[in-house]
Amino acid sequence: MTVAPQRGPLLGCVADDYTGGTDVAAALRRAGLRTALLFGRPEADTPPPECDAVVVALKTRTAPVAEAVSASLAVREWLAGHGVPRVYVKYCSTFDSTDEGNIGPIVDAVLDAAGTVQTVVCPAAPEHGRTVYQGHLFVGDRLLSQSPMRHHPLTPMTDPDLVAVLSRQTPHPVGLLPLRTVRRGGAAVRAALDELGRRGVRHVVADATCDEDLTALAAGTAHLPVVTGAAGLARAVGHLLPGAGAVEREETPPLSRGPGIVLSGSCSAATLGQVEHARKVFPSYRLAPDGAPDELAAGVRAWLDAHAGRGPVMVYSSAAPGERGDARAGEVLEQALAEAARHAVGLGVRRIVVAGGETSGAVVRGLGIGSVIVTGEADRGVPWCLTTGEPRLALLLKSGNFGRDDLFVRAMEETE
Ligand SMILES: Nc1ncnc2c1ncn2[C@@H]1O[C@H](COP(=O)(O)OP(=O)(O)O)[C@@H](O)[C@H]1O
Ligand SMILES: O=C(O)[C@@H](O)C(=O)COP(=O)(O)O
Repeated sequence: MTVAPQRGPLLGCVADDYTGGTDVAAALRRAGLRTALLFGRPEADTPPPECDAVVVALKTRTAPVAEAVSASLAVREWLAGHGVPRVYVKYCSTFDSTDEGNIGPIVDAVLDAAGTVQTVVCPAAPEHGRTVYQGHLFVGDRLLSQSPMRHHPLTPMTDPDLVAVLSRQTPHPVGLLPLRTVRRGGAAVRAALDELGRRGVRHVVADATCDEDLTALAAGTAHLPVVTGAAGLARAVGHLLPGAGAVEREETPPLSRGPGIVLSGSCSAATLGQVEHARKVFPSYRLAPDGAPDELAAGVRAWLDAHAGRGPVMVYSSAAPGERGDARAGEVLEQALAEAARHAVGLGVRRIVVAGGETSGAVVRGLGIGSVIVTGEADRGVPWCLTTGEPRLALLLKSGNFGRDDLFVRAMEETE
């Protein structure tokens, strides 16, 4: 009898937040790859799960630069140590970052560690309305700087020019690969990258306004050991990998049933609509942005004791710009939502929807979840995940700006 040789993942992805991790894992799964999603950096000697692509979600988007770099490097080293040949650095499709980083410093460190000198930078995700043209990032028909992202509580994005934004985050040259070159296909992309490389350009911001552009970019960057972008380019890269298509033939396990909760700390425009919609349907509890940590935790526990475990419930701190607390409030609210999650699970809750990347990081860490199986998407970029440890939980980690208005209500119904 011949035994098929075990093949490790061909692509390793390091995502800078937890919803970014679920988004990119969903994209790779849609490319037909068996995809594993891990939260937090794995132990050096833990081998990757058997899969075609492995995603490691970190909470580095707003961490201090040195911490973000060292966590990302540890993942790169883990991937290289286990023979994973290519790395995809996943950041937000709205390029969430500040002048200090963390996109530039993370990408620079990963390039150095991989011993390579050039990469492509493309946050385009056309299915979510994120497109890049002349190096400028658009959200729908608005420049990034005119979109609600200009009011983000942690990473307000006020400059849509990605070459300029990234140039403030790296000491290395940043250049542009214009759409007219991308439209000439993979070979032209490759030739242009080589020419930019000869001129010392390390970070190549690439235009892309549709999936075909991302396909050309994936083809023209297939020689690069490190590629960076959001889920859009990741899917195109995934489609070109050997294993693509396998997942269509795989059965995914059923989701856990049982009582559900929505935990929302995202202040993004889409989430605010979803919270408003769900508030009319579920019993809901609002966390005050100026509450003291102990009082917030005690208040939410008492409310959950009275309401959780029967029908779906929601706990939220999401608020429009004028109604929010300061940056310190964000940290406190994340912890209050993590405490709500722990308490709810103790009360028997088994289905958890979390809105917001930072918030998801706090909740997943609070619950001590290390890895999940990625299953079908409730909305584009928002897959249901099943925890691998006990108790088995169905988790839906939602990126702030993703999902239709009724997502929370539908998500609670879907697994009832
Ligand atoms: N009412 C509020 N006042 C101030 N900060 C808040 C409030 N509600 C949530 N936050 C914080 O804002 C941040 C939102 O980030 P995140 O969870 O990534 O979602 P999104 O990026 O979609 O807004 C979190 O740190 C969260 O705790
Ligand atoms: O790329 C994207 O837009 C998402 O995957 C993402 O990272 C969103 O982050 P949050 O809005 O903080 O959830």
